[in-house]
Amino acid sequence: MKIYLVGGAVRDALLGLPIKDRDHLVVGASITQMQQQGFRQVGKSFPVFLHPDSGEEYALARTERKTGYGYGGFDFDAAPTVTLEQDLIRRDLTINAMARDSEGQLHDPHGGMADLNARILRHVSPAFVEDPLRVLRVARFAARFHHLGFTVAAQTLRLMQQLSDSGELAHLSAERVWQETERALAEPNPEIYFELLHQCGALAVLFPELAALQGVAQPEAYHGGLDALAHTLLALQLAATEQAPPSVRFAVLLHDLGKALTPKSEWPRHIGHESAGLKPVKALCERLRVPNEWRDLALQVCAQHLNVHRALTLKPSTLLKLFDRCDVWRKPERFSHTLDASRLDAIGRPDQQQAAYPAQAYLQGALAAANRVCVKAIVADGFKGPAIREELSQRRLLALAQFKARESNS
Ligand SMILES: Nc1ccn([C@@H]2O[C@H](COP(=O)(O)OP(=O)(O)OP(=O)(O)O)[C@@H](O)[C@H]2O)c(=O)n1
Repeated sequence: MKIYLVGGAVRDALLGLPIKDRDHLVVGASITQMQQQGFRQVGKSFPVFLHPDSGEEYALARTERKTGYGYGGFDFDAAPTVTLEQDLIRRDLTINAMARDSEGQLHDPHGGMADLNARILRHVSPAFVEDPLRVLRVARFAARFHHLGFTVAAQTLRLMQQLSDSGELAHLSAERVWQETERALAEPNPEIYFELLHQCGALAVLFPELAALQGVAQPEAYHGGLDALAHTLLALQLAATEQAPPSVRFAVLLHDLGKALTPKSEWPRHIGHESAGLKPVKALCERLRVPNEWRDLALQVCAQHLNVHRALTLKPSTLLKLFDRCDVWRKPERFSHTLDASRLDAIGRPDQQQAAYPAQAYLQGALAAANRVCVKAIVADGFKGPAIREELSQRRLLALAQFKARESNS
């Protein structure tokens, strides 16, 4: 038996990047031989083992044949006669289809090194189209490696288009789509993931709510001529540049979905798009089984981003209403994320990227003032039962009025 290091570990080492997982390929061994050597089998659909000491993954070399729809519809042959070349040719991208043997020799039958040097994401073979998940994987790798200069080969993009047109994407499970999307959101250029999905037609299939933002006009004065999709993706890019948490990036991505529902006759204005957006945000999150915490932040940003923008003009009672609706008392971190996402919306336009956003500090100050109201003091003053809550609101309101007066005088 011969063992090779394969996939991401080989690619990342060649790119000078830190290595996360080390995947190994075993050629010329049977399942029984692996078990006899103490490897523990974990793969359900094909033979993958864990090393008894290191816990690293060892997969038997295999060929694949498509037998049905989607990601799972495959037949595998993992016989000891399957060669290294046969295994590498079934892989997605040439830069992922290199192997290194135990003597340190690189095995690169598909030009992975040349593509790595030329910064090209290229499919290995026409069998690329047998796995629709690869549309998302390529877009995710493009989002990860964009800053290193990588682009997708024209022919690979055509295969991604072909897969999107074929209807195969509909067979991907929600978990798979979300898993790739969540990872893409954490990459340095998540906007590239969505741009590529849009270019190949996958956005309209998997994220129709987002694709519908394309061509939706917005007021020139606020958005510098960008349509709603371009504005959203610019704001997403800025979110990644300032290393906002992925949940904030996701909320930024969905904040304007309501704009796709404005009747064209009202363009470029989008009155009420915050409340109109709640339905598509919910639909998208439900369909992809987005974690509740992420969904709730996205809903809050969608509903409140305009209120946050105009914070300085809000009456103390409206400020209190905003805080109550956002449940800032119990969820301060979520509100702080809502402020970040709203600021990213405000600066996500060509000429505003360095602009100040006073609403954020103002709302943080207002919240700190309201938070100084102490429940213990209310109880000590003799309030009981529901009267405590009532008095709490009154005192918070007073604190906000005083805060607002101080701010207008300064
Ligand atoms: N749909 C897929 C999934 C995986 N692979 C192959 O399996 C390897 C390991 O997959 P995975 O661990 O998902 O990706 P990595 O390349 O290791 O990248 P990451 O850093 O994202 O883990 C990939 O390099 C690729 O050769 C593939 O061809 N097609």
